[in-house]
Amino acid sequence: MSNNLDSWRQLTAAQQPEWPDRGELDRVVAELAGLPPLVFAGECDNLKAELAAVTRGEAFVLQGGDCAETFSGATADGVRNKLKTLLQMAIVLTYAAKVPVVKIGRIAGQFAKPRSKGTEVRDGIELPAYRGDMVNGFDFTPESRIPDPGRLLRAYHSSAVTLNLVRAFTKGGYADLRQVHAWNQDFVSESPAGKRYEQLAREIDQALAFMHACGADPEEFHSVEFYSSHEALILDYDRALTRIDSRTGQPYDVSAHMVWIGERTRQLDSAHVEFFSRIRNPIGVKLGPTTTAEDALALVRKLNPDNEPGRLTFITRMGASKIREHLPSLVEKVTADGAQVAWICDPMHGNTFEAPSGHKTRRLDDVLSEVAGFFEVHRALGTHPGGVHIEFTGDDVTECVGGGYEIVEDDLALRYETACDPRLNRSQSLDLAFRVAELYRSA
Ligand SMILES: O=C[C@H](O)[C@H](O)COP(=O)(O)O
Ligand SMILES: C=C(OP(=O)(O)O)C(=O)O
Repeated sequence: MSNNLDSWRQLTAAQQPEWPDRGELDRVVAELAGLPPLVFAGECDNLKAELAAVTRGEAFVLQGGDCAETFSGATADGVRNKLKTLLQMAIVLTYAAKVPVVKIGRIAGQFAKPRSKGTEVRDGIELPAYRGDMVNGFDFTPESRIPDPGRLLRAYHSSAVTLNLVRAFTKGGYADLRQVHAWNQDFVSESPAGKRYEQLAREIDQALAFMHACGADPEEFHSVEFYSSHEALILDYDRALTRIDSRTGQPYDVSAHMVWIGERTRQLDSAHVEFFSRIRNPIGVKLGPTTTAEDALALVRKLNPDNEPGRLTFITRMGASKIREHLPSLVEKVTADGAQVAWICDPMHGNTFEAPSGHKTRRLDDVLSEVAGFFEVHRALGTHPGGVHIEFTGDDVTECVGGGYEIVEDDLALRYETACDPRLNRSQSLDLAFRVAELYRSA
């Protein structure tokens, strides 16, 4: 395949900022192109191999993090809390699924957001929509909402800081299995939802005690592989961070291990699909409820012509009320075609609604119902429910309703901190992990 990494420039790229100063953008892009990679191509290949195991039904993906990372959120506490929650979820899922859990953060690069409207109106004042810290500011002022190419550089540096913390936390003892399990025991004993999971937590405890007694103490108990991912929305940024791998001569987007194409930019003839067809990272595509099997198969042919397992993951986000109706024919036809793809479920983006207070929110029950539907559909077809993709934070925010502490719509204003869509808080995320574990065990 020819590696014209700029072929996308001839095509329509939706959701791109209207940069006021093209010259400044060109200067920033040139600077980005000279900066070191954030990840190595070999690490991307390792993730691809792990995702190939997911495709074969031998592993499960846990992908999650902020809807929109912010520059101010790149702190040691913020990153640690997110990692802690994700590791807690992973241990429960590993025990229940009896397969390795591939851990991927929506982290260290998730700074750009596609929006359904170009502008936002507040009290009769209309301003350009916030498009993520990589593009413009969240403050509702005309100055802040002007796209600023300098933000692409800040996104790069913020990603580097975050990745540095991620690597230190995951390799430096913080991910110790017994420690992570002890945090889960705290959740089970202290949270209102926890009671239900006592039995599962006890079993994990016994399994760990047994392995300890046997003297098993492998390196995997003390550190974990953790990968970064984001929606590669702003093509100038991801193109500037694409490098030719010296081992293979192939291009990799070294801004993250995995990148995905969003539901709003996945058209077959789009600039995004063209750009993704040229890079060699493992990639994802979000598929909403209007996706036809023909759309999915055309994407397979364009994005994974060699049918390489691990290269392509479909992240379905149908909505709780639609998944049981729409997902079966998609999975059935893609599978019948012999396409090697991993299927994972994003139970967030099809379940957003606006509360009377004006806050965007999601019901934990809808999220759980979509995940349950995902398992039901795959079980009925004999295919592998390969993972979940969620928006969450390790903090006790009040952005989604429901859960053990029963957040109701009137509570949303108490701690609503997301810069874009509502995230599950720590307790709701753990609740979800234990529920997915129950789904596995009920198989
Ligand atoms: O995270 C996803 C999208 O960016 C988000 O759902 C768009 O939200 P909007 O409809 O408020 O623009
Ligand atoms: C925008 C997102 O999702 P989708 O493309 O599925 O709407 C997202 O995951 O941030």
